[in-house]
Amino acid sequence: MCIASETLLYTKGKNYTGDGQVRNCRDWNVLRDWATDHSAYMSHLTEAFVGVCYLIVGIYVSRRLLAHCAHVAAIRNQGCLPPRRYPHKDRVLGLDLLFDINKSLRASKFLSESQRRFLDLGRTYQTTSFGTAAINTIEPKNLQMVYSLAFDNFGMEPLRRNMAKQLWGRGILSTDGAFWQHSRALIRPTFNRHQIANFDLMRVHIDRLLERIPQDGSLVDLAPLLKHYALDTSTEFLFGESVMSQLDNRPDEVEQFLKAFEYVSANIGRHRHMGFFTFLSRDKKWIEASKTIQSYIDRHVEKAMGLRNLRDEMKDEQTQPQRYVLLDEMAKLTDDKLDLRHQILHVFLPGHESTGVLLSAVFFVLARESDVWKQLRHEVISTCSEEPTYEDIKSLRYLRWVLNETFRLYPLFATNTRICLDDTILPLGGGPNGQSPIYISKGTVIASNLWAMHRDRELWGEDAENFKPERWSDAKPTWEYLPFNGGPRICIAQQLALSETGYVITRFMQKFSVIEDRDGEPWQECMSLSVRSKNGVKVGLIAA
Ligand code: HEM
Repeated sequence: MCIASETLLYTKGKNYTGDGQVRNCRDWNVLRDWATDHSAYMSHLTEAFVGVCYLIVGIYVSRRLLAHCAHVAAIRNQGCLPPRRYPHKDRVLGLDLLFDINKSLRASKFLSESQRRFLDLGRTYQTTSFGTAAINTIEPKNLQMVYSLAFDNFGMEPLRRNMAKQLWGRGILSTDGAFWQHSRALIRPTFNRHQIANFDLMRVHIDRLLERIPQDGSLVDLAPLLKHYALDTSTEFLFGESVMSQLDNRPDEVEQFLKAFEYVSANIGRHRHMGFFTFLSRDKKWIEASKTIQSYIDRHVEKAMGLRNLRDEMKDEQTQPQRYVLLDEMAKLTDDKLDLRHQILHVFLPGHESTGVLLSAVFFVLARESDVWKQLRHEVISTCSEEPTYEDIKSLRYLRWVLNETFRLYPLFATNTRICLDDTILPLGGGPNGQSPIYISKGTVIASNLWAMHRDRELWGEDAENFKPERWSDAKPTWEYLPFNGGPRICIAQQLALSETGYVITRFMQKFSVIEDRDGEPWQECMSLSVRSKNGVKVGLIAA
């Protein structure tokens, strides 16, 4: 029996406990005093606890009320109207759409299905994803608001935190605010004019790539070759040591690293679509692959630290200018090895293959558009010196149009997400015609879709689905064209990527006079780290 019920029996005048045992009177007095004090103390404590609970509930309710009033006032003052809603069967969690998305991903129809939803529901519509509201929008003015005008109100850290934990920690791609600024400042010097204009580093790798391509028109899949070329150049630039993936005999450590990266790249799309719920995915292979990648990077971090210390010691004796290596430059700015590992991974992830994927898309199209190939080749041959320079590449107007048009139809990062960090208004998407502003409350996910926006007929004309470089002679798009995104988080390597791809295409044009399609199939999507052709790039090339 508990003390409280004993006390109750005693105070009722019964000098025995509930189980019938008589107690010593002195003990009872002590017990009574203690119980009286204790119950008073307990009742104060309970009152305080209840008070705190009321306070918390009060704060919560008044905050909700204030938010609601702000919402109502915004709706009244700014004319906000709700956006169209996706007709969910599961209106609470939205699992029906998530299942459909998963199915379309497996059938390589994710992009066309997502485009169809915009055609059916308009440029902005609301869905539910695991119970969270999501605004899907391809409205240029909305994207300008999210990525630029109201930049601080939209972040990505809460969405990417879980996914990042296992593999890449904190860095430029997974953080917001001060940490993101620190990360961007750390790598910005890499992408200065001098680095962008320097093709020396790529030359040996592009020579090797060109040697691997048959010159007699026999079938070759360019996709894996371009991927390995990009990997070789990016590792040289980032770590100061190329993985030499274009060579047949690679060391075991490199082989394992490449396999691990292959797995992570192939599965990152799935992890990304799970958003907050990535922790539900117990993918042991992913965890193993992450460890392999980390230990490979750590070896380079150690090397960069050692080199930095050595250079510090030999400061006065050093006369030779050093080759620029991103990791070495970063090691000058921090002593934190884990920070270095994370920061370099955050550049490696978007940088290791994107130029290869972009080049694959360009050659996929050129093999099917013989007139474009001829015109481009004419421009290259008549403009460029034998060893093309940065200035040569910059002057190629038609090349720029071809690249722009490839980015428009085959954006590498076709979808993007942000989460609303503070209640905001987006200018368009509300009401039956989608022309009213919409109120976005904190926690809402904003999902943009470049595939659908870059093919929107109202924005790009009736021939929006056709590959037509000439449209760039007078097109000056702003927020309806975002292959590198826009605003403060625009791709930091945009100019580097453009000059590198320009250089590789120019070298191809100089070496080969004809390209022929050896596939015959239309483009099919493969959603990996970036969007690419599922069937590769099967072509035949004939030497000039
Ligand atoms: C052909 C090429 C490329 C395309 C189309 C591209 C596109 C993009 C896009 C759309 C973003 C914004 C991502 C977001 O908002 O979540 C981005 C960010 C970024 N890209 Fe690129 N990229 C390319 C090449 C590269 C290369 C070669 C590197 C590195 C060597 C690189 C490094 C980065 C980094 C570090 C960011 C994060 C910027 C930030 O959040 O402040 N990219 N890129």
